[in-house]
Amino acid sequence: MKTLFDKIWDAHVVSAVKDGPTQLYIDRHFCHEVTSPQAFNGLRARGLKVFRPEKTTLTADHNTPTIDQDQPVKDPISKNQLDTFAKNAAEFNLPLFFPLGHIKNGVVHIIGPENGFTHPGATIVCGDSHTSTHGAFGAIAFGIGTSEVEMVLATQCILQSRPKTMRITFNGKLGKGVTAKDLALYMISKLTTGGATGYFVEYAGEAIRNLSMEERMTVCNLSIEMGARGGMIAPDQTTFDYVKGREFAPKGEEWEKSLAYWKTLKTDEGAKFDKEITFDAADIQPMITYGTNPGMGMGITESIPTLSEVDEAGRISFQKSMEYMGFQPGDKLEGKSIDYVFLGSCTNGRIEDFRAFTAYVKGKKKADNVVAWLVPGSWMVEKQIREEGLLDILTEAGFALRQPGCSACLAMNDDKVPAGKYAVSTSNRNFEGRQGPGARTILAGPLVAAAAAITGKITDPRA
Ligand SMILES: CC(C)[C@H](C(=O)O)[C@@H](O)C(=O)O
Ligand code: SF4
Repeated sequence: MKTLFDKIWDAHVVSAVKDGPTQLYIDRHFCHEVTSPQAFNGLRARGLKVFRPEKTTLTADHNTPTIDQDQPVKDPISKNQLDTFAKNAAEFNLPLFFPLGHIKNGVVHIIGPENGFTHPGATIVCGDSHTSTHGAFGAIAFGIGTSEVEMVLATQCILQSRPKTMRITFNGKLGKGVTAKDLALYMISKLTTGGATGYFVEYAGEAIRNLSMEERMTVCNLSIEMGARGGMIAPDQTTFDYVKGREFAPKGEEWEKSLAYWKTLKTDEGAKFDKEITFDAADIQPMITYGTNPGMGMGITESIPTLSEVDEAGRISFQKSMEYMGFQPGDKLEGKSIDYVFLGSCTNGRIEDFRAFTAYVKGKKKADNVVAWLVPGSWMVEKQIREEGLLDILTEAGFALRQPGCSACLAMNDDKVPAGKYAVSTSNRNFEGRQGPGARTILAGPLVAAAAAITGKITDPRA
């Protein structure tokens, strides 16, 4: 009896040392401009080639501007980063390179699945913590460091020690107006940011099975924010329907063979996990964060904990985060004015997020006091937004669309929230300074973001 994780892991072991790390074969390697330069330098220094060039997909996303992408990049650091990336892709003959402006360009964890690079049963790595996103397809997907990027480029393998396994089951159904992001923020608020450290998580249960692929990606994306090595969901018809026909998905006979194998990828009845946790989906309401880590979340109608409700050991950092956010313990945040709204990132920058946001703002008007950055996760998402007529509805409601990239998720470009300003953000991290020095981030799902953009305040989208 094996778990889903065990089945995929065991199928990729090249060699194993007793009590040591395992040499694991990697099916797909994703690469972006921030964590790859030193890896390529390492290869150059040792005179090594890339072992399997067609197994690495490269896209520029972190340092990219979200306006005027057809113009030369103005910021010299970003320009250097992007030029180096292009030089490396050319020098090492990497055919799957999607630079700025390319139709396949976008945030790495968005372009992978939408182009069919991400498959069930695969091992997937990238020098990026949110690689966990790809686990939504029933893959073992995790972030790696730059020296490991070099290892994968040179050998298509990686040395890894086997993580412990955890299953998190969500019974029942999500309420109306409650999104996958709310489910994930709820889970992290219960488990805390360290609650899954050392584990690889499988998500299960009725509420998970009912999620679309985009929603499953949102949940797996956030696994890392509770410390997990990765998160995964067993593939099913929803998964197969999503993958089928995508450009880099298996085709013809290869598809039939893959499908037959993918259908075996589920945890066997009675297989043991190192830890099991169960939640009831009906307990979840739209979520917001109030502090400076993703675990500091609460239902939108709830109040920030009072000092006495916080563990003594955590009080100093709790107070520090209250000062940074400009909140008081015990505050209710519903109705509080905000300044910025960011819809985007590898957490919520997919087409369904834009559909949800647009459906909410349709026929309404953006609040005058809000600056709204709507940043599609990729050019394919951007194209779809236009084709489906969403852009017309957004424009009518007073919104504009920017060009794809990580953008204000980590503000490595010009999309920085000014110090002291409040941003309701669909991204994944609310750390101090994450969206710009002094910026105050309130994490939420696309519906809460839409409601805030319309009222200029923290607003329950169900109201
Ligand atoms: C730049 C990169 C290393 C980083 C990560 O690994 O997560 C970034 O994507 C982030 O979200 O903070
Ligand atoms: S969108 Fe944000 S979380 Fe995702 S890869 Fe880019 S910076 Fe990291």
